[in-house]
Amino acid sequence: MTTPLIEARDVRVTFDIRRASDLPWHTPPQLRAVNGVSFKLEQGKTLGIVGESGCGKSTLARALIRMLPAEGEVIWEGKTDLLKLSPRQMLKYRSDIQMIFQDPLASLDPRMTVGEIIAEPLRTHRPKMGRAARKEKVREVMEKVGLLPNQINRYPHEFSGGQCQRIGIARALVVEPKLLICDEPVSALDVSIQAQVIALLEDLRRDLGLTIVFIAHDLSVVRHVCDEVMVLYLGQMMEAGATEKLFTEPQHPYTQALLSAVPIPDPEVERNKVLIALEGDLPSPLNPPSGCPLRTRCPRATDICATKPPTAQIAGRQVFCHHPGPAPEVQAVLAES
Ligand SMILES: Nc1ncnc2c1ncn2[C@@H]1O[C@H](COP(=O)(O)OP(=O)(O)OP(=O)(O)O)[C@@H](O)[C@H]1O
Repeated sequence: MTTPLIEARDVRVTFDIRRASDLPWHTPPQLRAVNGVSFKLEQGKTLGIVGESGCGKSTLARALIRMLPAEGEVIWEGKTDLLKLSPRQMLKYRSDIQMIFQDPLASLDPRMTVGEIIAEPLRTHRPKMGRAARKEKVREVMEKVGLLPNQINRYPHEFSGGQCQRIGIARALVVEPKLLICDEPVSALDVSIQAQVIALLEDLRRDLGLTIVFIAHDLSVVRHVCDEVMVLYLGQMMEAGATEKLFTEPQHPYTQALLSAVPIPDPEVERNKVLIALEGDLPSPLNPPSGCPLRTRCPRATDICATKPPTAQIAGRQVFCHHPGPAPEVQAVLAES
């Protein structure tokens, strides 16, 4: 088996929730935003991370690149645990892992020109690179992402949302990373522009052999783009596996509920589809349910779900459920879509 480019082992991120009214000696309540997530990702593959808002997708992504303190292990190229490195040692790996964000305009410094923005990572990670070489590299990467070289001296506000995301992608690619983490890269864009940016990411993956972690709300985009998918709920993994298998034969009730809510382009199929509804609201992550986090909303919950965290595995798939199994009504619809 090939060594994964990145492997997360039991990654946990906890936030102390301090209120202004708390006295200094009070222990603040803790919010477990990511609670024991593990995965392996091979070079050249794309992993999708999906789940409702607040399930910990962005926090997990930020933990992988040490933008947030985390526990557990993040093993890079089978050798180095990124979570154990000092900030100085981590600098060496920073250019290997780059990130692009949801709101392209907000993530670009409005006072800098496009050329300066894209060149900035080179100043940090390739300090010995000369001015001319830097400019050449910036032009090259602009061309790769579909920006015109004569736009190099313009400012972010002069660009559309889609073009700003291209600038963000160029800034990430200029240091030739091995892993690109895309945090909802197209959610803020118009649908027609979304397709262009997705197509660009796919071209780049193919041409540059990039490995991608792709965080998204939109399950149709994930199905289209990702080789593997991981479904999170309240900071925990519910189900993970190869995309097509997971989409057509979901085994976890939470995955089935998420997939049953995806609109289907064929109006006839959409009208007749069965929606699997989860009961009640999302519990507070400050006080998650015991045992399985889904059990308060799950149609299959039994006594064991309240006492024991599920660890079940089904051939080739991770399904964290005490009662995994197909939902024929969802599968029938997915097979038709
Ligand atoms: N800096 C922080 N301090 C305290 N709590 C935080 C912080 N950042 C995130 N959280 C909490 O951690 C949990 C996970 O948040 P996160 O942003 O990772 O979710 P998400 O799945 O990416 O959501 P979205 O899809 O809305 O971006 C949420 O309950 C959120 O309120």
